[in-house]
Amino acid sequence: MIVLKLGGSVITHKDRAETLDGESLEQAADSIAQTLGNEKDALKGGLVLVHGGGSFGHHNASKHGVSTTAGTNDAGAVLEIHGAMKTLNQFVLTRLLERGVQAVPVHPFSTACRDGDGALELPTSQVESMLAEGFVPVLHGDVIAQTGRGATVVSGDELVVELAQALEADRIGLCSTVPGVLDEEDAVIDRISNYEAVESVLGASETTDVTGGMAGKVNGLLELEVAASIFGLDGLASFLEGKNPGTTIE
Ligand SMILES: Nc1ncnc2c1ncn2[C@@H]1O[C@H](COP(=O)(O)OP(=O)(O)OP(=O)(O)O)[C@@H](O)[C@H]1O
Ligand SMILES: C=C(C)CCOP(=O)(O)O
Repeated sequence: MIVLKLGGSVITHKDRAETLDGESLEQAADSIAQTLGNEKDALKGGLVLVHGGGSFGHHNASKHGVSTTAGTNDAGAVLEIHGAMKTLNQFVLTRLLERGVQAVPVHPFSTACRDGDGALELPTSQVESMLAEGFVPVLHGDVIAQTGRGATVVSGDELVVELAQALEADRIGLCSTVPGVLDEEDAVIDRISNYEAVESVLGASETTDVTGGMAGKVNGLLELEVAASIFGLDGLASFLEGKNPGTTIE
């Protein structure tokens, strides 16, 4: 079973509020549909998709001062952020369904929450049932209720880690706008096994980001027992075929 994230920097123009990158989303949907069609073994046990917020989630969250740690008790703000994420999610679902992928939505706002310490609680039994019925669940970064803070942002990266652990994923991939984690010379780092070794090269995202960017990604993936790959859109087909493009976090 594969957990795959389509980064918001891939499927949106992250520097332009609520602007879809339709061409990149179509390329990603093509790669997913072709793999599901041709190499069912590669996806034995199913595929769970997560997408990021890009310029839909991050711009709206930033506008309301909401992040993974800063919350809001304003339902209007929650609805704007969650609504933008549902809009982006519908674009993703539509592109997949057009290609025969049995994609269905799972909105974290209605299923997940954080406790008073910020720990994520994400039920996965509904995702398991969807997989068993042949669906492709599509989750996404969102806002979720947090004890004592109203609602805070949950990153798609956090969802990937939680899903991979709960569902015992065989493979984990994060498709981003970069070909992998880059070193000082902008060369792709082949493998990362500890955070300190690369901390100095992990910068912020180039555009509005409220969830930690590449540093947060690498930090979260290092918690996993199964290796994860970070790669660019051109590496997506290769990853789905079973290869390890980009950077391996292990
Ligand atoms: N060492 C690094 N290697 C590669 N990218 C880096 C590095 N340091 C910082 N970055 C930035 O991280 C960005 C990718 O992280 P980001 O969280 O924006 O991706 P994403 O997951 O696609 O987006 P979203 O969070 O919207 O889903 C790159 O666009 C780059 O600007
Ligand atoms: C900003 C929001 C609402 C989603 C963040 O998810 P991410 O882009 O995967 O970090």
